Amino acid sequence: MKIGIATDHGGFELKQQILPFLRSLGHEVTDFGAYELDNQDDYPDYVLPLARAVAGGEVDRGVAVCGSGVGASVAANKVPGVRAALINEHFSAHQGVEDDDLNLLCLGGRVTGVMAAKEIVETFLNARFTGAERHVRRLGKVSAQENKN
Ligand SMILES: O=P(O)(O)OC[C@H]1O[C@@H](O)[C@H](O)[C@@H]1O
Repeated sequence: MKIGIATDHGGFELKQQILPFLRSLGHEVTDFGAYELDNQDDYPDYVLPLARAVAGGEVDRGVAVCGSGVGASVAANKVPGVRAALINEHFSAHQGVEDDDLNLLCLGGRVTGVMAAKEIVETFLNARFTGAERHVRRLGKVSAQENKN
């Protein structure tokens, strides 16, 4: 898959671990920055370009990291077509894709350890939307609101 990854300073160290891990799994990875640690940088500067790339189909899925993962998810969900969520455990990493067609995973670099983060990312990428009627119906209601905005 084509995967985009982005971080601010709060997730920088975790991104440094996750990016080569994604490549080791055979994914084509685009790095949206930050490219160096700057404790004054702002997560929207990296997460929004990633979110636009997910929405535009330039990458299949995104992984965004900030300190908590909250800021990254708040920012990413402002881009129409993005379904982002902060995930810190196994179940939601696959159920979020299977049921809710999650396309951008957010992680907290100050919350989730490297081994857990790798497991969550791999689970997220291996999961597929089921396409079940009830899930399509619910996502249609979400999209309808998005289109009104
Ligand atoms: O390092 P500071 O600026 O205190 O906090 C930055 C973090 O706070 C939240 O907005 C985000 O999680 C971001 O990574």
